[in-house]
Amino acid sequence: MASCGESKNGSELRIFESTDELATDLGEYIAQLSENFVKERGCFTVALSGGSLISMMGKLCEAPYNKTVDWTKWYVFWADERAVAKNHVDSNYKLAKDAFLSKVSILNSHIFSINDNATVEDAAGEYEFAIRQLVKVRTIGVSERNDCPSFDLILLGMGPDGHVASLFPHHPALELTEEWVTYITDSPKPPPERITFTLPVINSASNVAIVAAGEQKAAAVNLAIAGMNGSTDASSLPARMVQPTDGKLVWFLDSAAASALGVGNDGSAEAM
Ligand SMILES: O=C1O[C@H](COP(=O)(O)O)[C@@H](O)[C@H](O)[C@H]1O
Repeated sequence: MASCGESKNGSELRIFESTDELATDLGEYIAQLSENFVKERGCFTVALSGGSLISMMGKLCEAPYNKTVDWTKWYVFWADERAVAKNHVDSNYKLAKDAFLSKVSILNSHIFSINDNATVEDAAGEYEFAIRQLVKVRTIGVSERNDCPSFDLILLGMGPDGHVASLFPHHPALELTEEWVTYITDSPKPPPERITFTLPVINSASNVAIVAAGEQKAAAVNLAIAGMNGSTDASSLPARMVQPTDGKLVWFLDSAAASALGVGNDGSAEAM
């Protein structure tokens, strides 16, 4: 790891020389959380995103994790999905299925993909209903503060505009406080129709990881971690609004994505 430390707002920063090193540490981080939660709660609830994150989870399909992780205890969800068929190249489900889920032995009945055969409004409602049933029986934990689901781990990517899941800059969906899942029909990044966790759900997770690689993410990473240059409009950068209430946030960055963060004499990022 090139450097590791803590940001001013308490999140952990892990910065790597290469995406391969990042992927190795991300695999170990996820496997460790899985082991801890399976011991503690008997299962592990994890929400995936789409995009470049999925290819960086590839180490989990290799030794030792393919054998040591208790995949039968995993329950898999999506932090966001695009409203396309499950076999469409833009589907976050397809991405995860092809690169990850088809290579490990997670039970089909534990994979909570989002209905691709309904309107986005109905699919969002159905998905939230399914999550509510699992919260009732405590397969998914619950936040003591607000009754929101508390996923063991939510894995997020971040776009160059600072969007996370399908929560885009200045979008009204960022303001929702009651809904767990919502839909949008005007995504600035295609496809326009999407289903997404809301911020209260993301911020109620026990662990959130934001994974960002590449120089095109550097400016947004810096604004999210180091500050907004005096601007108080957090909605201009949704990643900055990811602040788990009782959980832990870890940023996984390659050196290109971290390149706009100042680096101190001791090699640590100045934002830490
Ligand atoms: O559209 C989306 O983009 C983000 C970021 O993707 P990346 O390829 O730039 O890493 C992703 O996290 C989200 O799930 C997806 O729907």
